[in-house]
Amino acid sequence: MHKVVFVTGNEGKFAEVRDILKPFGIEVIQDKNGYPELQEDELEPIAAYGAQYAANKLKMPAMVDDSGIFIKALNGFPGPYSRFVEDKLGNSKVLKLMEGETDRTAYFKTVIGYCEPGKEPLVFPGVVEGKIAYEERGTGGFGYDPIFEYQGVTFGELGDAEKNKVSHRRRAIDSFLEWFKDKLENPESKN
Ligand SMILES: O=c1nc[nH]c2c1ncn2[C@H]1C[C@H](O)[C@@H](COP(=O)(O)OP(=O)(O)OP(=O)(O)O)O1
Ligand SMILES: [Mg+2]
Repeated sequence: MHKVVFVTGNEGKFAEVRDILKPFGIEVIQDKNGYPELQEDELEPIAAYGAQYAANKLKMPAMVDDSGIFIKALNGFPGPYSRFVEDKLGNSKVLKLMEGETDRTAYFKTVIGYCEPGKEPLVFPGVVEGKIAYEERGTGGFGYDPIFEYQGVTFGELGDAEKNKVSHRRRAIDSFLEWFKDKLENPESKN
């Protein structure tokens, strides 16, 4: 059984990553001590910096997940500021910003950052495209899930297992796994 430390304070993210990696024989251990989150326009540098910081602090391989929802009619807002906007506005006020907007196109993106002590960080992005609903629907998931529609159903209406089959986070973890499995099979090869 391989173990990976996942630095996050978000229980929803932790549960999803744990469930996605379990069938691959990877046990995920949550570290809630956080990491400095850079203010950047993109998620990649935030995840890279966080993973490198955590790996060097913990002196073991570390994973982080930086995510956001990017709404086309709002020029990609809130994007990397999704946490702040969830805290300050919440889904109902985001829906207010979207009043009168007929283009509901949006995407969720996760960037998994992974780093080993003394090494360069790696980033693994995953995206799922969907639409901003006209009202909150469903009580599953967390965060923006009730307002994000994927093929007509919100992530809040999908069960956890169904969300984990198609989500941005699933796609990012799949990309991480492609690299990680190769590394397990060829332990001598560098990064
Ligand atoms: O699958 C998702 N479904 C719905 N909402 C989501 C999802 N994934 C992230 N989100 C929300 C949570 C937070 O408001 C923001 C990401 O902010 P982000 O800094 O990456 O996460 P966070 O502060 O909650 O946890 P932490 O930094 O400790 O990992 O987007
Ligand atoms: Mg955060």
